[in-house]
Amino acid sequence: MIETVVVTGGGTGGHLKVADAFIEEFYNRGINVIFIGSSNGQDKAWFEHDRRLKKAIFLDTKGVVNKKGFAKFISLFNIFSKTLYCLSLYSKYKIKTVISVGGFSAAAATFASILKMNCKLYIHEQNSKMGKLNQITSKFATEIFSSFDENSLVRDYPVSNEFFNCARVREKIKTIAFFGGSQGAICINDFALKVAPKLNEMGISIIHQTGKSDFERVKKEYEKLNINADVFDFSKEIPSKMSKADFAVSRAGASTLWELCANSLPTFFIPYKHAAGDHQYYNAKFLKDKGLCFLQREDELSEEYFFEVLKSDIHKISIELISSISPNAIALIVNIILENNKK
Ligand SMILES: CC(=O)N[C@H]1[C@@H](OP(=O)(O)OP(=O)(O)OC[C@H]2O[C@@H](n3ccc(=O)[nH]c3=O)[C@H](O)[C@@H]2O)O[C@H](CO)[C@@H](O)[C@@H]1O
Repeated sequence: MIETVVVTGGGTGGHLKVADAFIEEFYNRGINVIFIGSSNGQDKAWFEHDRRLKKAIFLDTKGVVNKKGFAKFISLFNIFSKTLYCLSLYSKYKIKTVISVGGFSAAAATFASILKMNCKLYIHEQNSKMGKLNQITSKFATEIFSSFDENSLVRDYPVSNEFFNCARVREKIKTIAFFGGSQGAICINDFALKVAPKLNEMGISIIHQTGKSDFERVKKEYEKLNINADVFDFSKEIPSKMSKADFAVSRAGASTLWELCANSLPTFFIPYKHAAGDHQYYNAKFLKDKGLCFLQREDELSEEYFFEVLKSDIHKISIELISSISPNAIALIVNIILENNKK
């Protein structure tokens, strides 16, 4: 029987959402969880005061991928020393199971799981292209779970039940929601403001998540346009915002993408072009190849194409999205982990 497991990773909402799903599932099964993240990024905001956790540890770690020369050396040395710290923690709490959801926050805790005897590493890779850390550490993993990988034992993405519970089949576009991912997207904000007057003329209402940094500007622009849109920077009520919409325009971060599928909400994706390995484009392309979404790159973005898309058969796509994802992925993944650990 597992006593305490470690869940590690974070940096952005996409990773943290999956970490949260693991924490919830282990907590509900009476298994203790230690979360190891970074003091840089959004990890603290999500889990610092989380009462489901036995312990939440935030290490002062930063990404190494875009660093050069001495800065890279310092970052690597820092990860090395934090790895030693994690090793001592694993001995203290007799850790035999580490689950990594990726991102730079996961580096030290993941390396420690590889170095420790009798410790199993499990990876949840959210994206269609593997992140740098997972490329290195996946060779040592007992199991890798990914919705984009046909070899994964569980193909469904861990989406909260709320998105399934408020799903509905869309018929006609009366409301459009714009989603920029956990941090918002200026490109999507600007595009929304460009198309808003015509949507308004067409009698289509607007829901718009802007991200913190661009909220004031976008809100003022809607006021200038005299459009009464539901504008917010970040909300805990994304399921209800999605369920009110009949169509979405969104970045293609993995969590958001599968939440939109779970909600049966037809979407026009505009991927973040600087995502590692262009993974957001390939996340959306995975659905596009099945005829389940619309996709245009940021640099090719055209209002003309967007308004053409709005004339499509969204009813058909919405129905087909129902079978694109099933609930309970996290329970299945945790079952596999627990079964494995009996061996
Ligand atoms: C810029 C960047 O590198 N983004 C990456 C990041 O995306 P990002 O952090 O944007 O993550 P996702 O789009 O995958 O998920 C965002 C999560 O935040 C939630 N949410 C969002 C807005 C809001 O107001 N309230 C709210 O709760 C969403 O419902 C979702 O669960 O991690 C994803 C998963 O690894 C990657 O696919 C993305 O490429």
